Amino acid sequence: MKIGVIADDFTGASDIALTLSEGGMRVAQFNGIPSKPPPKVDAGVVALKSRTEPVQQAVAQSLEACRWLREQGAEQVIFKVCSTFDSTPSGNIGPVAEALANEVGETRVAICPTFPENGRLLFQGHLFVQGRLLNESGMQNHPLTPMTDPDIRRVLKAQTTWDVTHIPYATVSKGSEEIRTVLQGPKAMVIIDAISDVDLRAIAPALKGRRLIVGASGIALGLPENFEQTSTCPIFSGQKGQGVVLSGSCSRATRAQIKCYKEQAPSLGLIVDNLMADRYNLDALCDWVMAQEAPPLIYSSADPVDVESAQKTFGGENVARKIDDFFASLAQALAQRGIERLVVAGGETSGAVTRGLGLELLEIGPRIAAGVPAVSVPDLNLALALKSGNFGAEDFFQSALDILKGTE
Ligand SMILES: Nc1ncnc2c1ncn2[C@@H]1O[C@H](COP(=O)(O)OP(=O)(O)O)[C@@H](O)[C@H]1O
Ligand SMILES: O=C(O)[C@@H](O)C(=O)COP(=O)(O)O
Repeated sequence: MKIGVIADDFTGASDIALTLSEGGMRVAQFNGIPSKPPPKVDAGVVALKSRTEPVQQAVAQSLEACRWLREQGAEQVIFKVCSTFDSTPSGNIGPVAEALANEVGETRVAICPTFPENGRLLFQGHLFVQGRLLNESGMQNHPLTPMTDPDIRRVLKAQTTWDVTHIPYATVSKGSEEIRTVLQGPKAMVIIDAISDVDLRAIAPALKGRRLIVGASGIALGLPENFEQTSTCPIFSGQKGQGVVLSGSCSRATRAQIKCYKEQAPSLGLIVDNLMADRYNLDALCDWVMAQEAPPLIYSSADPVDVESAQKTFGGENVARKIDDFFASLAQALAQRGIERLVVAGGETSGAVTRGLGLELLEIGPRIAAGVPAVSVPDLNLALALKSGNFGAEDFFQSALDILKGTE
């Protein structure tokens, strides 16, 4: 293993796994540290659910993952964070980055939370999402990690005891050598502007030999070229059986995808009051899913006003935990009934679902949309799409279900 990635959520893990795989690396995604010896890969991505966990837990899990990846031979560690820098003022990005830097002996940590193909750009230290500042992009309403400040230098400074410095676009545009020189300074977290894939490809050679990098999947774009690669052969087996879409994401893009998919397939919107009171019967829901011809959609996704009202009534963490646990149990029950194609919208939701299914290893398949690969599970008739809330076009659910069928 050459590159070891610690991803702070599950959709983020498959996002960067796709980038590395498309860069020519053989990649495996692990849900936590696997109990069995890993396959031989160029890059291993450990998916955690550490974005929203208490800081100490996030740090401990990330360190454990880092040690395991280095034991597998990883020469470079990437801490994969969200391209919208999802975090709370107390962390977890700053504290985890510090702990990982101390672990691997890195004193100047390059940080680049961008993904230009999905419209996430960093300019003058400010994060833009699809042409809007981060705090006007919808992310200010996120149920767990509302992002209300677009200045990533300020956001990070609130989370770390280290100095935070910045490599502006004016330097990045001078190319790799200039970036490499600036990266040679004193101990600091160094936020790097990037507004296009060209910038990311210029940054990548300057990161050669660095032990720790923090970034969204864009940062991985040019990294495979810093290493010799052994294989370009993707490992994915499609499935043609019954499909279902589960969505706990309340993001703008997901809500548009739900609206679109509801016009063509059966759907069931879960009511939070009923969820909180355990009024749904899993067996009955599974019967309903398995009886549908077109893969049905089950969602808790709601708009910001309804999310706020549910959080006020039940408490934000309680409601999220209840919904995540519900999707985990539902996915488990559906897998027992033989579901073969599973599309999940939302990072936390995907984490809960893969945990519920007890999946340790995912094989990375073809791209469904920017940042979302099809994934399969060795020895199981199950193909999945784990979609970040904000990714994908309006017809994403149907495209995903089609691509999960595989090619033959
Ligand atoms: N109706 C709802 N009210 C409040 N919270 C919700 C509702 N539906 C889902 N959630 C919670 O919102 C969070 C959405 O996060 P996530 O799944 O990561 O989506 P995204 O990828 O869009 O951020 C989950 O923890 C989920 O349990
Ligand atoms: O970098 C990204 O935007 C994604 O890879 C990611 O981490 C998304 O997180 P969710 O929106 O919570 O799925």
